[in-house]
Amino acid sequence: MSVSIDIDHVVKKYGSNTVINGLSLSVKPGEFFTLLGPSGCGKTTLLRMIIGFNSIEGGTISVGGRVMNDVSPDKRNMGMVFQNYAIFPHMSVRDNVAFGLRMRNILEKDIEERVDHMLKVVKIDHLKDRMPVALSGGQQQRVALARAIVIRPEVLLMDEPLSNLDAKLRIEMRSAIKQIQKKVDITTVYVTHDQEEALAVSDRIAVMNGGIIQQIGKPADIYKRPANVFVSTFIGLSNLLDGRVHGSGSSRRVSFDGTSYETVMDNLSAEAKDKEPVILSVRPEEFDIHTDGGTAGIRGEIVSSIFLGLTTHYFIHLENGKDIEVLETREDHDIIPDGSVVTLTVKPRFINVFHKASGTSLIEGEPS
Ligand SMILES: Nc1ncnc2c1ncn2[C@@H]1O[C@H](COP(=O)(O)OP(=O)(O)OP(=O)(O)O)[C@@H](O)[C@H]1O
Repeated sequence: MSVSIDIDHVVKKYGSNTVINGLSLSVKPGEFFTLLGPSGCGKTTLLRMIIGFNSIEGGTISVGGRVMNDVSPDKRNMGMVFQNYAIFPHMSVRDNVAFGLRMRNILEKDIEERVDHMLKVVKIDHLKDRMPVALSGGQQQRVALARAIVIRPEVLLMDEPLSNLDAKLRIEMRSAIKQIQKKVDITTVYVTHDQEEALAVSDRIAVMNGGIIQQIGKPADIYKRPANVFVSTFIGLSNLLDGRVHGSGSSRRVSFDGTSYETVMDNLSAEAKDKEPVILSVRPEEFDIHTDGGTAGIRGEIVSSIFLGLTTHYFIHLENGKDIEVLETREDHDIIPDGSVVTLTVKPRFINVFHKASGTSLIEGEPS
């Protein structure tokens, strides 16, 4: 039975410096939950509060309904995987994985069974007699993962576990980690500053900045409907353009400043008032490029392009003086030459609209 984690208005102070001030979130049983944010935003601090390496200056952290604030780390029944593997260099793979079980005085026969099973789960059973020095980074991280899970913790915590691996191995290991987590069904909190990694592994993501949660949601929902300008630019690429709301009620439109292009939006919140200045955010892959000269849209000139195989990445200078990036997939793979004058359109559902002053989203409803 997996458990939930409930973080309720927690406060973390280092001396007089408050780095987390009243943060709340809940992780569902069995969920793969990621804390994502730039360096220094408080991800590691929060993770260390969950496992008990950091004190808590306010609020509560509960696991399976039990308040953990004053429970020592060794009594919390949590496993942790660190960035630097932290496996014992003088012990074989098998002994590293068995370590936590021996500490718990489990029968040697049962230890052997559980270690063998766990090494199969993380797919390194053929390496059980090797010493860590003879393992690759990815293999060492599998040992660390096996060692964390073999004790059957209620909660698995991972702090940037892939950052010491090269790019190819990182991609391979992130799908391995996700598969293993689903197989063992342990509530997991994962810390990363890599947005692509977070999108790839998580059931849900909490995007943090400055100790504050900016948005919690499923990867696709956060990508499609960022809650504010910070999330929009931190996750994936976004073109931000100034714009304005026109009209009222159900017939509201947004226009792009310095262009004659406007589009009807049926999902604006009540706060999007007539003539309200806004920030419009459009993903590079959501613009459509037209070369026929007759389509109404935002005019621009292709400055340069990079052919990426599946897509072509265009740098476009718009009529309003802004520069944007557009990713386009053409069936015929014809690249539009530099210097071409094009018009751009975007389907209303792909436009995100943010309040100019606060940066918060003015879109209502679920992402489609
Ligand atoms: N032991 C400490 N004493 C004092 N301040 C600390 C301590 N640990 C972290 N901080 C501060 O708390 C803030 C959050 O740090 P934290 O390490 O949690 O961020 P992070 O999001 O995990 O960043 P990174 O990805 O760089 O590890 C930072 O401003 C950091 O300088």
